[in-house]
Amino acid sequence: MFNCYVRSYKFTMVLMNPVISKLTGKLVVLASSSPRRLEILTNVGLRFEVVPSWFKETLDKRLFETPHEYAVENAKLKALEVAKRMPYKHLKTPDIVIGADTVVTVDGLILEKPVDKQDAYRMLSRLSGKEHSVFTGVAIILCHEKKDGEINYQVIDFYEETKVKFANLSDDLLWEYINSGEPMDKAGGYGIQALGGMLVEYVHGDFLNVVGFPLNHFCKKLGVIFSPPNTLGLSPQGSLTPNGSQTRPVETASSVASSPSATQAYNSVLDSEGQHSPSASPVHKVKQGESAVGGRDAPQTLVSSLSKCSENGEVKHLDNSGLMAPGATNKGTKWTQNANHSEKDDCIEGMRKMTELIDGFKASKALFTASELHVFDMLRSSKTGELQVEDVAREIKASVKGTERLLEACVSLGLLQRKGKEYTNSELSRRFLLSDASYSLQGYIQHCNEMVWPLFSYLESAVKEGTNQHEKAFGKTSDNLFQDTYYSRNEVKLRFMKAMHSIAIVSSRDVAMAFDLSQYTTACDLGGCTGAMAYEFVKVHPGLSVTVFDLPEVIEMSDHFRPHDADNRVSFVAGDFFKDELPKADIYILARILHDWSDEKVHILLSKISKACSSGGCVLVSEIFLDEDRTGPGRGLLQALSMTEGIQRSASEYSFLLKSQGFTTTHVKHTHNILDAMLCVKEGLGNQ
Ligand SMILES: C[S@@+](CC[C@H](N)C(=O)[O-])C[C@H]1O[C@@H](n2cnc3c(N)ncnc32)[C@H](O)[C@@H]1O
Repeated sequence: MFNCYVRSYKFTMVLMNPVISKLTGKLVVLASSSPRRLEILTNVGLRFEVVPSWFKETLDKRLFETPHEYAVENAKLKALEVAKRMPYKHLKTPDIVIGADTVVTVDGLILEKPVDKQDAYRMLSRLSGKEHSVFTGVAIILCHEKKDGEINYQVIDFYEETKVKFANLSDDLLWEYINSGEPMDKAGGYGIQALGGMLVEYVHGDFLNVVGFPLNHFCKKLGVIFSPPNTLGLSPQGSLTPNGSQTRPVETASSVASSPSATQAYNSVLDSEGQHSPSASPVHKVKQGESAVGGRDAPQTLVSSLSKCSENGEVKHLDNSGLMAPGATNKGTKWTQNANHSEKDDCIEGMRKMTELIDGFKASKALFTASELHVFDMLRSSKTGELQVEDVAREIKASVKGTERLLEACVSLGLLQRKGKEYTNSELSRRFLLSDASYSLQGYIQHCNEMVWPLFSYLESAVKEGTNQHEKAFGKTSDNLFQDTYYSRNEVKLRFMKAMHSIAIVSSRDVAMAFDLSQYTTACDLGGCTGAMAYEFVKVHPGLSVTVFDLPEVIEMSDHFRPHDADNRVSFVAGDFFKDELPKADIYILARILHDWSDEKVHILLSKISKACSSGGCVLVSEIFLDEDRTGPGRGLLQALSMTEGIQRSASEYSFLLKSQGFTTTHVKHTHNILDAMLCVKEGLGNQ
C-alpha cells in the first residue's frame, strides 16, 4: 500500500531551481515510496508522481565487487520496473523515472533495513563508536517513445558516498532509540534526520545522501543531461552522447537491463502478482579483501565518465581513470549546509525559498478553488477522464478565461496534467482530491477554505491581541470552540466532522500500528468524532474493542461516516469529557485532543482519565509533536497561529503533563505521517 506521507505539506513554488526547471512539462516519476526521498525532491520544486517499484530486492550481494555497485543495480532495477510497467498498467509513458537505493556499510558488511528490534540492535551496536559509509545508488531512466510505439530506455546511474561516525552508544540509549520505532524502515537502522541524529558524532559528505537521496549530485547529473548541448546532448534517436564519444546501450521495451546479473535479477524479481516483497536478510557480507568503498577495479560505467565531465574539474571525487577513488568522496569536508554550494547557488536557493513563502497562499487558494468548483470530480466523471478548457468552463459555470488560468495553475502545482488541449487528473489528485477517493482530503480542504482561511486573514490582529479572531472572521465570539463555532449549525458541524474524518483516515493506520497493544482488550477514544480512528484500531488489533466518546451533537451524526464493513467492536457513547463519567477502558486514546486545551484543562481531563483508568491501563496520545527546541515542524507551529486556548506541545511537554497525573511515557513514535504518537502507562504498572 502506498505509504501516505503528508508531513511535507509545502506547496510547489513559482521560481524553481534552474536545473530542476529543465524537467518542467515532463512526466517525472519517483520509483520509491520513501517519504524522505519524496520530501527532498518536493522541497526543491520537482513535480513528480510517486509510483513505488514492485522490484523485489533479492539481488545476491556476493555478485557485486563493491557496495555501491549493489546499490546502483538495485536503484536501476527499481526504476526500470516502474518505467516498463507504466505504459501497460498506467497507460502512460513517463519521460523520466528516478530510482534510488541506500545502503550502509561497516566492517565489510552491507546493512539494509532491520527486520525486527533484535536485528536493529545488532546493526546499531555494530555502528557504535565507529565510522561507517552510506552509499546511495541513483538511476535516472530516460524513456523515449519511438514512432513505432516501441520505447527506448536509457539509463544514467551514479552513486554518492557519505561517511558518518557514531558516538559510543550505551545499551540503554540504543534500546530507547529502537523502542521509538524509528529504526525499522531505515537502512542501517537509523534515521539521521530525526531521533537518529542524536547518535551521530560527525558527517563527512552530503548529508541528504544519508537521509536517502544525494540531491546535489542528482542536480549536477540533470545539468549534464539536459543543459550543455555541446558537452552532452540527446541525439535524435535519444542516445546520450557525452562529447560525442561516450554512449551507453539504449534499452528497448523488449530488452531488459544492461548487465547479466541485472537481466537475471529482473526476470526473477516479480512474483505472479507483481508485488513487492522485501529482502528477508538485511545483513550480508561483501566480498572480503576489497575496499568496502568503490575500488579502482570497479568496472568503468557511464556513471564515472559522466561524473568526470559533469563535475567540471572536481577531481577530488575522481582518480585519473575517471573512477571513484576509494574513500575519496567529499573526504574531510565537514557538513555545513551543502559543501558544493557557490554563493550564486545560495542566492538562487534563497530566492526560491522566499518566493515559495510569498506565493504559498496562492497555491493553497488555487487548490481550494479547484476543489470547491469540483474540477477534479468533474474531470474524472467525464467519459474519457479528460476535458478541454471550454468543457470544464461550461460544467463549472465559469468563464473560459478564468477556467483556463485555474487549470494551468493546477498543472503547475502537479494537480492536473495536460496533453495537447486535454486536461486530466494527476496521480496526486486521483489519490487525494476525488471526493470518494480512499484518502480523500476534500473535507479538510473545505474546512481550511471556509474556516481557517478567514481566520488567517486576521492574523495580524491575532498576533497583536493574542486571541482568536472568530468574532472578526465570523461575526460572533467563541468561548467554547466546539459548541460555539463548529457545532453551531448542522452544515458547519458536518463540514468540521468531514475535515476530522479525512485527516483521521490518512493518519490512523500509522497511529494504530505505532505500538504493540496485544495485552489490552478495551479502549476508549475520547473525542473520537466519526470513529475513523476507532475502526482502524480494531482492524489492526483483533483483540480490541473501542468505545468512541464524544459530545452528543457529534455522536448523533456519526452514522453518516459509518463504513460499509463497520466492525461491531466499535461502539459510540455521548458525553462531555470534562463533566461526565468516562467509560472504563484499558487504553484511553487522545488523538488531536490535548492541543486544543490549556494546561489547566488538560490537567482536568487527565485527572479524570487517571481516576477511570483500569489497573495496568495507559493513555495513547496522538498529536503533531513539536521538536523539543520548538523550531518545527512548521505544520504544528503554523496551525498554532489560529488556535484559541490550545497549545502545540513537544513530546516531552505532553509527557510532563501526563507525569503529573501519574502516567509515565514508555514509548514515543514519530510516524512520519501527520500525527505522531506516545504511550504512557499508569505509574508502577509496566506494560511491556
Ligand atoms: C480536533 S477533533 C479530533 C477528532 C478525532 N480524535 C481525530 O483525531 O480525528 C476534537 C474532538 O474532540 C471532541 N470534543 C471537544 N470537546 C469535547 C468534550 N468536552 N467532550 C467530548 N468530546 C469533545 C470534538 O467534538 C471533536 O470530535
